Amino acid sequence: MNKVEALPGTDFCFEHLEGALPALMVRHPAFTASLLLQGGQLIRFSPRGRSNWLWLSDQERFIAGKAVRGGIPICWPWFGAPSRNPEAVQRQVKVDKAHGFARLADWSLETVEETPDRVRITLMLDCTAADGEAENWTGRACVRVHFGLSADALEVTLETSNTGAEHVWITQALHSYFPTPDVHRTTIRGLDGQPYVDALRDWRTFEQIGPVTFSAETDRIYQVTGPLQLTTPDTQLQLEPQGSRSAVVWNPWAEKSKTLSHFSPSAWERMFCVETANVLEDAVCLAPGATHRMGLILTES
Ligand SMILES: O=P(O)(O)OC[C@H]1O[C@H](O)[C@H](O)[C@@H](O)[C@@H]1O
Repeated sequence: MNKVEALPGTDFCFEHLEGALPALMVRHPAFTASLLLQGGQLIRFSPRGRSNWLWLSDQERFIAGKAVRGGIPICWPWFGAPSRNPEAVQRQVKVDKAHGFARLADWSLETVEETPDRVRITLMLDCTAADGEAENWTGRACVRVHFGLSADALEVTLETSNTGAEHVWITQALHSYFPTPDVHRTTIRGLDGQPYVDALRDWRTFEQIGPVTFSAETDRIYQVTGPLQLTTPDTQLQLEPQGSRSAVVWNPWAEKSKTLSHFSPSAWERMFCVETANVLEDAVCLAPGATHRMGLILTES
């Protein structure tokens, strides 16, 4: 499919980015968006007159089979190192790779729906037969990602259906990268008083006091109960999680940056991640036939 039917004023087309990855480009009167079929990864959402709400590495070359640094990578059906997952999740994982296999898989475009104000796009990855994934994972599931794009909101929902005969356990994240002109002057509000596990301090639990700020490498899993306000020197976004009680806050800072793929040595100063997740005790158990939805709504505030 090279062309999707569109209302007047809107254009959907497939383009091959630099390293040959196919992307669905959406040019709507109210916004533009770019969505990679590899990983079901949204890499650009710009309401009209605004820059990209998502950070994307200027070192990215869009190579098939390589994780793309920026936008919203989908970590599924496990998050992080398998060994850091609950036992029930670990039992299904057969490889020692971080963040699952969905971010490198080729998702298929299932539907595109358009109204004058809104575009809704659904991509699907079917691991029911699991032929391709049997070497990675023992689960049987179908996962869809729904994107709702409009002039003033970005909605992303990750929907997992257990299509097998056994229970399926997953951890997952919408690993959102955000831009900032200066990470030192960037704050996350909405986590005051919340417990967090610090992956850089022996995975011990601490309590957040006040807004989250960045002054060193940061890799924390917060318990979340409501919306978060992401404030940079030039934007304020509200991130409302749905079906998620955990959020990962990450910035690699200078040293770790040197070990990252597709990441310039100073990029850590201009990005931060707030990942809408189900991890640790917030892992999801799906009985046969059950469906779980986790998502986010991003608006300017
Ligand atoms: O380099 P990646 O595999 O994309 O992972 C990037 C980061 O993802 C999450 O934020 C994890 O909590 C970090 O520990 C990890 O470094």
